[in-house]
Amino acid sequence: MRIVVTGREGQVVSALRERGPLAGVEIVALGRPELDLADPASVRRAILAAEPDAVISAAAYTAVDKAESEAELAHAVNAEGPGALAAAAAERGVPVVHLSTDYVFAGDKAGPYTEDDATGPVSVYGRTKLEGERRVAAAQPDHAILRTAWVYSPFGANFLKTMLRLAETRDAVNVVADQHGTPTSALDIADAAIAVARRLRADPDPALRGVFHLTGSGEATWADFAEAIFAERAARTGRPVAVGRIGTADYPTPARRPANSRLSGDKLARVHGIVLPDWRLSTRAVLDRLL
Ligand SMILES: NC(=O)C1=CN([C@@H]2O[C@H](COP(=O)(O)OP(=O)(O)OC[C@H]3O[C@@H](n4cnc5c(N)ncnc54)[C@H](OP(=O)(O)O)[C@@H]3O)[C@@H](O)[C@H]2O)C=CC1
Ligand SMILES: Cc1cn([C@H]2C[C@H](O)[C@@H](COP(=O)(O)OP(=O)(O)O[C@H]3O[C@@H](C)C(=O)[C@@H](O)[C@H]3O)O2)c(=O)[nH]c1=O
Ligand SMILES: [Mg+2]
Repeated sequence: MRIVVTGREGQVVSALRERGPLAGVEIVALGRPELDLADPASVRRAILAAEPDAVISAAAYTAVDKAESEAELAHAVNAEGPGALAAAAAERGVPVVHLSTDYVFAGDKAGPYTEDDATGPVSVYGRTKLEGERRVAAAQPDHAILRTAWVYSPFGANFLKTMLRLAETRDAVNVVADQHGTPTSALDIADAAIAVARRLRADPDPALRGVFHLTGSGEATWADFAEAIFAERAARTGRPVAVGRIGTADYPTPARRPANSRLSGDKLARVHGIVLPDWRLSTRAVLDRLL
């Protein structure tokens, strides 16, 4: 099976390039300039030329704070581009697995969000990703939208790598302790996305389609995540770094972020039989590679 993935150097596309061959699938990564999500004609052209059996839509405008002042570009890349991608997949008759985010939610719910909960993004990034979900679903019924969160990996830019960089020059870092969610390894996402793409390709059952939540098991705050990273680092280097647990109000950013980003994985477990490892285990696996 030949899976076309959007993007070249992003975390999830990089993880797919690594994990695809291990799962016996060919991964073809398509990015700029041939496939530019901000240029819908290039999207259709590139997808049809690549002759995929399935498409994984992994590329996005992911700079959450910058999106607040680049709403037009974020909308083109996160909403219009995926819509054009899904239309091209429909034209070719192949399924789309589209990655989305916890930031489609407002974050004011008490427990984990389910797929039936009302969305209510509080940032430009979240709004454009939600519109992307809608456009993918409208253009290609043969789809799975996988909402993930707090992605980290050995690849690209992410919070874990930022913490390792800060640890080189500091013995303490302040991190917000009142945003709750679950860190998710891009390598785990890649395995799950391949499994879902295979399943959609093989089985037309409508119950396999729609929106699914896909995060690591367990939960954390960003401060918990930082503490786990620094503990693993200290175990390997003997050099501790302290986390100052601060509130969101003490870390002002252009974009608002949900206070509760926890996503229930029950539907994905029930329908697709997929449960990701505990975030602490996958964090350790990524740090084993980086340190
Ligand atoms: N990062 C996170 O914490 C989270 C991410 N997600 C979602 O998961 C998916 C994967 O994210 P992740 O791998 O972390 O993203 P990254 O930020 O690591 O990578 C973004 C990718 O998008 C590509 N891209 C950006 N703009 C365009 C464009 N105009 N045309 C074509 N490609 C473009 C980049 O291309 P290039 O390789 O050329 O730079 C890159 O490959 C995204 O849909 C994201 O919204 C969901 C929750 C959390
Ligand atoms: C670097 C840093 C961040 N923070 C805070 C800011 C923020 O609330 C939180 C995480 O910061 P980041 O900028 O890494 O996270 P952010 O860019 O908001 O990450 C999000 O990216 C998009 C693409 C998603 O889809 C989300 O699921 C989520 O992963 O930690 C600190 O408190 N101290 C620090 O030193
Ligand atoms: Mg960021």
